[in-house]
Amino acid sequence: MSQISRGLENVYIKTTSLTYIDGENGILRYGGYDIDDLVDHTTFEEVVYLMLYGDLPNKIQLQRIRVLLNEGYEIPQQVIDMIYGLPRDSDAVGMMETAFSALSSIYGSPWNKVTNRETAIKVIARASTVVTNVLRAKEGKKPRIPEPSDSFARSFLEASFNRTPSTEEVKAMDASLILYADHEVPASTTAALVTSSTLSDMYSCVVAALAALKGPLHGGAAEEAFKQFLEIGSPENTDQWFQKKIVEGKARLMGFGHRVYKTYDPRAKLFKRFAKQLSERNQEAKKYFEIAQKVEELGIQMFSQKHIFPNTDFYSGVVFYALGFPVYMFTSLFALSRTLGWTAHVIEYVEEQHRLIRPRALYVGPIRREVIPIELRG
Ligand SMILES: CC(=O)SCCNC(=O)CCNC(=O)[C@H](O)C(C)(C)COP(=O)(O)OP(=O)(O)OC[C@H]1O[C@@H](n2cnc3c(N)ncnc32)[C@H](O)[C@@H]1OP(=O)(O)O
Ligand SMILES: O=C([O-])CC(=O)C(=O)O
Repeated sequence: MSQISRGLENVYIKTTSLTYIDGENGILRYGGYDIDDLVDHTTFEEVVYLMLYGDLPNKIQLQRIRVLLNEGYEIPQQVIDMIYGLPRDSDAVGMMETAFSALSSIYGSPWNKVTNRETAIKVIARASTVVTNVLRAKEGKKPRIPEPSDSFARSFLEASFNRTPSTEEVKAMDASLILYADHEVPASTTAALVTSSTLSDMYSCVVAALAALKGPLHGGAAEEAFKQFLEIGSPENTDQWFQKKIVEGKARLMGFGHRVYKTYDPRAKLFKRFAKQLSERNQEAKKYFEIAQKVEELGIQMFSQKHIFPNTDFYSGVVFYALGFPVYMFTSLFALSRTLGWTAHVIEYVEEQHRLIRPRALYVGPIRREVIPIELRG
């Protein structure tokens, strides 16, 4: 009898030099570098280089990445028109899917070892323009293309909000871009890999990944986690909410639990640090940070014996909210950063390990039946 692994748990689909996770000890490394070290001492652009070229860049290599990102922000007017042509209350990730499908029609090209990495950098730059304009379209603002600067995070914030962000805001945005950049082969990256295995183009891989990311069990959880804090409304309501909703109602605590981490997600600690810092200057964010801390405490009391702890989506929403993003944008912000991981993994797969991904399903239906003419069926 063939073995089935429900949810493909513990099935290895590829080897990787990109990301290492130790789920028992809560360790995450990109290319051997601890996530804390990268957040404290590098920028997103350096991590782009690390993931695509295998090590941190020197100054000249970093400058080249900046130039490529800065040159990549332009997207065709037809794609901008498509984003702004959708109803304003459309789902933000759905709008991204539409834009990336259009980009795949325009730019989708065959894989090529010489150009794959530069294509990935363009995909990342274009993702910034797409996400900025999804936000702006939904907010009823005019289109805007991120402007070249020495920081991808700053260009993105400036274009999104039409204002100069503070150094602290740029640092928090940059950190969140690094924290969400990759996580080995979660559902979205697996969807991208399946797509790449047919030798479909890189933009189509992003469309597949976006479709898988937006569900509430994966990238959609940051929005769902924050909606819990909104529903609680005030720190003193937390105990009652938790008792009614989670203990008695047996609802899943969103932003808790993980297929691989059986301890505290290392990214959640870092997001918590930025959430605390940013919320010190923002009363509303401070309220939600306090609520989140209380929910975390109760969640750990209730679930830690089952090895269920806060995941990366638990505090990221407080950071995004404090930066000024509406809740409906949280998954798109995750997607912006994860475009790096998706493209890096599909390149690794297509260049080094390519084979069509085609699993089997074990048939358990009736063995063989004769077709009865319709007039004789009961
Ligand atoms: C960026 C990311 O994608 S991180 C994940 C974001 N998702 C969320 O935060 C949504 C909430 N979390 C979850 O639903 C889960 O923890 C998942 C889907 C992320 C991973 O879970 P899986 O490995 O598939 O575990 P599974 O869903 O089989 O649950 C195992 C047990 O833990 C329980 N459990 C898992 N997560 C939670 C949770 N957040 N709240 C309450 N119970 C939970 C399940 O009810 C189940 O209990 P049982 O054995 O008594 O039936
Ligand atoms: O690894 C996973 O299954 C989900 C996750 O944390 C991520 O994609 O960042």
